Amino acid sequence: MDFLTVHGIHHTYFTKNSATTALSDVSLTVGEGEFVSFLGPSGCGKTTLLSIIAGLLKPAIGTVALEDKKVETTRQSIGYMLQQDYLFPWKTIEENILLGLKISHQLEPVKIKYALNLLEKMGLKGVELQYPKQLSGGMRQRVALVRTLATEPKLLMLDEPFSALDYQTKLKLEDLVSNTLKSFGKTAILVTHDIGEAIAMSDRIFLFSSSPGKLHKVFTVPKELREETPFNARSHEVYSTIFNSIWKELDSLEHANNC
Ligand SMILES: Nc1ncnc2c1ncn2[C@@H]1O[C@H](COP(=O)(O)OP(=O)(O)OP(=O)(O)O)[C@@H](O)[C@H]1O
Repeated sequence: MDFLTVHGIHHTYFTKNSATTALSDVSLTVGEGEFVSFLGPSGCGKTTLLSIIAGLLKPAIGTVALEDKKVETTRQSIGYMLQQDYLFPWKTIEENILLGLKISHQLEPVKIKYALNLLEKMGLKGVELQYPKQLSGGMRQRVALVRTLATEPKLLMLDEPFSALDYQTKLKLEDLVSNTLKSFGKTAILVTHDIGEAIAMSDRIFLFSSSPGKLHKVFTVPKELREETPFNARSHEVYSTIFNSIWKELDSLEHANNC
């Protein structure tokens, strides 16, 4: 059984004067514990597909199932990490990380302990009573990840979570997020524009073409790279081979769009 099944998705946005087909006949599956990336030119429908998988947007045609159940019934099993951390500035770090549990009426001692342990695992012990403005951008993103993981979601959606960070922080956070998700055996989907990031973090990469958004090609990241941390994967000898293959494919897609 596949963990996530996306079947025959077609979606068109209608505005007053126009209709834009964002996705056409997209089908894919993701296995339990797998880390996949959605990569492709701007406007190829990555965010639309993420919203559909999350059950936030109903597709015109097609179905999404998580563990064989339609996503409308499984929304609570999905966690998000976004480009912005969306921490509440007037709440302490502890209040922020416990917010998801509070909203879902799960504020039990064992779950609180789990969240505080996660904070420690992320190297953030001691910041519990501080406020978001007292932390750096990288620390805030780590807090956002703790808040997401605290509710123990089955599927994580990572929508360009590192794109607002400086390069060094981004590399460090890629390692931390990857190690944490692997250690918990979490299934994750990363949306990114960064080919290197997709290769370094993923088991498989779904490459989309645009106008309308279609699944163009699926790349399986070589085992040698998957066994490395994202940082070390970038300097592995096979890294440049897969990077060049994806780069060429992306370049041909952009060329086809411009002709
Ligand atoms: N709410 C909306 N109303 C109308 N058109 C939309 C809407 N949201 C997205 N679109 C259009 O649908 C297409 C796919 O958009 P989407 O944001 O899913 O792509 P994307 O691959 O995530 O883009 P980017 O990489 O730039 O974030 C684009 O042509 C976009 O202009």
